[in-house]
Amino acid sequence: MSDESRPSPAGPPSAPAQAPVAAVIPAAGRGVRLGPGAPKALRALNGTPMLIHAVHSLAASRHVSLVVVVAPVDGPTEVKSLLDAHALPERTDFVVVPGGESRQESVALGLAAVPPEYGVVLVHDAARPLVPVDTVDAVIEAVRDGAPAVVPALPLADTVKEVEPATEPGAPEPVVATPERARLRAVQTPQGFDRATLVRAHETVTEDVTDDASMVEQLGLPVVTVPGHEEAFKVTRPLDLVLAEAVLARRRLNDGY
Ligand SMILES: Nc1ccn([C@@H]2O[C@H](COP(=O)(O)OP(=O)(O)OP(=O)(O)O)[C@@H](O)[C@H]2O)c(=O)n1
Ligand SMILES: C[C@](O)(CO)[C@H](O)COP(=O)(O)O
Repeated sequence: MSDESRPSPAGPPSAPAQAPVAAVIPAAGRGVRLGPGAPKALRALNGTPMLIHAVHSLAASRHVSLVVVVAPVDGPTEVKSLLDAHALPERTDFVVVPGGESRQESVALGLAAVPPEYGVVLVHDAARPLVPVDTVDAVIEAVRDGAPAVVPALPLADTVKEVEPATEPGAPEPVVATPERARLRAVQTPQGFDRATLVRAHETVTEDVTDDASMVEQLGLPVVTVPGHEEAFKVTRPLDLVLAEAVLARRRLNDGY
């Protein structure tokens, strides 16, 4: 039996083994935690906008044939010009749509621009510009192998405390619990999904969440991890820019990237 004609089991939906892959890149955030300046995705890393690094990282996978960039609401024209100005793989199609008020809304708007033939959809933060292609491919492989939702994840270095959040910034916060660190993971992007599962998650979950996989969890469907990568970190605060430029400098030394 060919992979394509694999029977659909009674369990959660799964993408056909050779399903085409689209990537949605939400890039419509302001980057408030990074400090004043242009929208975060448009700020430069080593002279190139963060978004362009992120697009290159996803399009580096030979499996990704469509990239949908979700631009700042007033920025689609600028983003289209940026994509035109940079050499990108010819085997990949690029679409730009305007974003929304929240990450969740921006992802939903990007997902709506993915044609139905794409059975696998990746969602990748523009703010994680340096994710290695091996991580992208590991996520794709796990979805094509039948997982409805896949997240790259890393063990934590710090011990984590659950607290009663303070009402004023800087006030002491009572510690409520110390979850067992060995069972915790920090999750990254790209998160990968069987397309129908992701569409259903966005249609069903209305509460504000911080990642797409948690919406699938709310549907009661399984979410699995694959190993994440240190270089897939999220550029959130100013020090992250320093780290990102250092990673790029090391890559230039090692392989001329
Ligand atoms: N309305 C929004 C908010 C966020 N994002 C995107 O979601 C990703 C992860 O969000 P985050 O790192 O929190 O970015 P910002 O929202 O820009 O950061 P901040 O919270 O510091 O403003 C980023 O690529 C960001 O551009 C988006 O597309 N639309
Ligand atoms: C999706 C995410 O990158 C997974 O770690 C993260 O939840 C995004 O959070 P943010 O606060 O919107 O950056």
